[in-house]
Amino acid sequence: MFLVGLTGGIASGKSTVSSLLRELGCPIIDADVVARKVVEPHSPAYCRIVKHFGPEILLENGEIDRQKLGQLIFASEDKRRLLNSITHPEIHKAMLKQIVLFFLRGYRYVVLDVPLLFETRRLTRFLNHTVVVYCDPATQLSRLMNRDGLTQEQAEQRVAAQMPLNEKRGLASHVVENSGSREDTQRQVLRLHTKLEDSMEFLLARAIAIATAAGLGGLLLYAAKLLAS
Ligand SMILES: CC(C)(COP(=O)(O)OP(=O)(O)OC[C@H]1O[C@@H](n2cnc3c(N)ncnc32)[C@H](O)[C@@H]1O)[C@@H](O)C(=O)NCCC(=O)NCCS
Ligand SMILES: Nc1ncnc2c1ncn2[C@@H]1O[C@H](COP(=O)(O)OP(=O)(O)OP(=O)(O)O)[C@@H](O)[C@H]1O
Repeated sequence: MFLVGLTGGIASGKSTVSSLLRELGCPIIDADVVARKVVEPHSPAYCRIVKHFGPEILLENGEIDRQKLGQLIFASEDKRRLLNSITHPEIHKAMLKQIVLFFLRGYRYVVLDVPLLFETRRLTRFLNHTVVVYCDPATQLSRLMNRDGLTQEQAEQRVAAQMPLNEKRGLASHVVENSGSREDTQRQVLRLHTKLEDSMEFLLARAIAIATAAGLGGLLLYAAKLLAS
C-alpha cells in the first residue's frame, strides 16, 4: 500500500477535493475529523486541554467549545503550540490505526487529508505523493470569511497561523489549482485519480512486505532448528 498526503491552506479547498476523491472511491482519512474525535469528553487529550486552558473552555454539555478554543489559539502562537503538543500525538496515533485497517482490508493506497502536513513534518517521510490544493490569497481569504463568518482581520490571523500556501505549493509533487470554478477543480481531480489508480507503487510496497515476511519466517525457522538441535 502507498500513502498520499493531501494538504493546503485553511479554506483552500482540501475538503472539496477529498470529497471528490471519496466519490470516486478513494479511501480517505481526514485529520480534522480525527482531531474532533480525539478531544471527545474524558479522552486523555480532552483532560489535558481542560487542565491547561481551564474549565471555561467547555460548553454547558461538557464538550470543548471549539469556537472559543479557535479564537484563543489563532491569536497566540504559544497557545497554538500548547494545543498542538496535546492533540497532534493523539491524532497521529489514531490515523496510524486507520491506515493499518485500510491496509488489512487490501486497499492499494490511502489519502491522508492533513491541513498541517508540511508544518508538522511527522508524516511526510512515509508519503509517496503529496498533493497541495492551492488557491490565490484573495480567493482564499474571501472563501474563509464567507464560510466561517469571520472579519478580514480574523481570517488573516488564521491564514498567518500556517505555512504560506505558496511555499506548500513548492513542496508538493502534485498541485490542484482551486482558484477557479468547481468544474475546473473536478477535472483536475479526475486526472489525479487516474494517476493514482495507474500507479504501480503498491506492487513495490507489496514486494517489500512479502520479502520482509519471508525473511522473518526464514529467521524463525532457523532459530527453531537451532533450538531443536
Ligand atoms: C482550533 C480548533 C479547536 C478549531 O476547531 P474548528 O471546529 O473551528 O475548526 P476545524 O477543526 O474544522 O479546523 C479548520 C481548519 O483550521 C486550521 N487549523 C486547525 N488547527 C490548526 C492549528 N493548530 N494551526 C493552524 N491551523 C489550524 C486547519 O486548516 C483546519 O482545516 C481545532 O481546529 C483544533 O482542535 N485544532 C488543533 C488540532 C489540529 O491541529 N487540527 C488540524 C488537523 S492536524
Ligand atoms: N472552486 C470553488 N469555487 C467556489 N467555492 C469553493 C471552491 N472550492 C471550495 N469552495 C468553498 O470554499 C470554502 C472552503 O473550502 P473547503 O471547506 O473545501 O476548504 P478546506 O481547505 O477543507 O478548509 P479547512 O482548512 O478550513 O478545513 C467552502 O465554503 C467551499 O464550499
